[in-house]
Amino acid sequence: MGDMDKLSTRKTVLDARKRHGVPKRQHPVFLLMSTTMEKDADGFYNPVEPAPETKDKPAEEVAKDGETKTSLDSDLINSTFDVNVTLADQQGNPDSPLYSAKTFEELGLHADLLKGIYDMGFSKPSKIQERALPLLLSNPPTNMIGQSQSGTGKTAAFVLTMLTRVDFDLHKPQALCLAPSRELARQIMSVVIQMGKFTSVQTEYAIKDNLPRDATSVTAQIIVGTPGTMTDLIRRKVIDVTNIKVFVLDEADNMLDQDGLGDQTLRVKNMIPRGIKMQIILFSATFPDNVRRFASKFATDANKIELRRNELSVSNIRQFYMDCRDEEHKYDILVSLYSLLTIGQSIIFCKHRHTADRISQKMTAEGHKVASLHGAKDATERDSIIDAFRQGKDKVLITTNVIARGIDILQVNMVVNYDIPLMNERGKDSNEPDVETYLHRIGRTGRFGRKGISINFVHDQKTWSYMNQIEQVLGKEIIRIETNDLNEMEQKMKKALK
Ligand SMILES: Nc1ncnc2c1ncn2[C@@H]1O[C@H](COP(=O)(O)OP(=O)(O)OP(=O)(O)O)[C@@H](O)[C@H]1O
Repeated sequence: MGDMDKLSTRKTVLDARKRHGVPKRQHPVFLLMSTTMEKDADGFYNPVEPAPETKDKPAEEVAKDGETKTSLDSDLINSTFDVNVTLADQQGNPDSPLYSAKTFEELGLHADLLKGIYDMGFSKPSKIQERALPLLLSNPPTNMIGQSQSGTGKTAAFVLTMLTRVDFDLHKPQALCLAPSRELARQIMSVVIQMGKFTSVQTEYAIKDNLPRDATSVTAQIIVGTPGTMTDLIRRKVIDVTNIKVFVLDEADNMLDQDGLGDQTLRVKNMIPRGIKMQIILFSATFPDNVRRFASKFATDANKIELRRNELSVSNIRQFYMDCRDEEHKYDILVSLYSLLTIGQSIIFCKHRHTADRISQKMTAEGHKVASLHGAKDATERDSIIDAFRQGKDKVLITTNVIARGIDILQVNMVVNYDIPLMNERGKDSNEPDVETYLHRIGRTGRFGRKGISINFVHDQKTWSYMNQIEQVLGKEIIRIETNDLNEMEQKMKKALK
């Protein structure tokens, strides 16, 4: 497709979007749980009697993110380019998802947890924290399905709930938290440890190769892990689940996806005795409609905090695309971007593990310093790669969807979609772009209001149309950057990061 054709297709799409607008999401319907339960085909326990009452609570909605800009100096960046990392102070802007009218004190948290929060440098809750925490901490405990944009502080909301609910004098597992990758489980654990620093909480991992093989029983109160290993440890009675009070799914839409981790997650839930009253907490930046239905069955009678479709992406992430000639040209462009990729830190997302390895080997051979991470590497190697990247020892990480979700590294100011994510890569029977994965990928930058940029590589009509579909769904313009004008490219990017 020629450039002019593309431009006109693009204009038509933009005009169409403007004409039709973006549909609003319907308010959810809530069912009260009955006491007599029966297992259904999906593996859920449902009321045998018709639900006694249907209530229609309006969904809480998190307002659109704002545009307030505050630049702070940062020593994270050591660059030949004149670009600052801009740390957000959007917490004063009522339109921002980081804004809150309340203080942490008003949210009813224990003094030891307040100390932990302030020790982490948080001064005010974000919007999701302000809204979710009073609901999460109220008694009797109520389930929660919570949605808020990437990088807006969902982790603190569920970690504080786990730390509030567990009894530190009881040396038994009381809170289970599941995440889709070992990298994310390790990150969540570091938040539990930091926030619980002034408590006597004990923690344990349920991730591959982390427990001694002969471990008999875990005495820690909070267990964080991935569903396969969690299932294994519960089955082997290493983890006793008879005292569980809180069950958290981070990246819940992914954890409940029936073409993905859904079965394993459900298995964990069904291993917890039914008589036990536990609070189920589901958080994610995305909840596609088909998963939402499943989520409401998984976490019955939940309080819900939802976003509208046009609120899903944060505007501090500027989205670009580059029109490459073919696959080989994509590689050349990536290499030509290297100096920009290392202004801060960057994550390059590819479709296949072998592409990630191939690019990283080729770039390394050409004298660039890059690392690659994917699920085929063993546990120890994965840990050391992500740790080195977190510490800033590596500045460019080439990877797959394995770290598309949740990973929080503040210095990442650029994300490249070397390949646009597609639904069929997630086991779906569909040749459509995967908008959820796209949102999570670009959300690895622009954390908590910082500036970030994402660049999509398109190289043929198909990839071009995938990108257009994503643009339409999200209602945010993806801006073209010339591939043959390095100067313009630099200017545009530097401007976006300022
Ligand atoms: N109240 C706060 N004040 C300052 N920083 C905060 C606050 N809450 C969270 N943060 C920081 O914001 C960053 C993003 O938070 P977090 O990782 O919980 O986002 P998230 O909403 O879970 O994102 P994702 O959807 O990508 O998983 C973290 O570095 C975290 O320490």
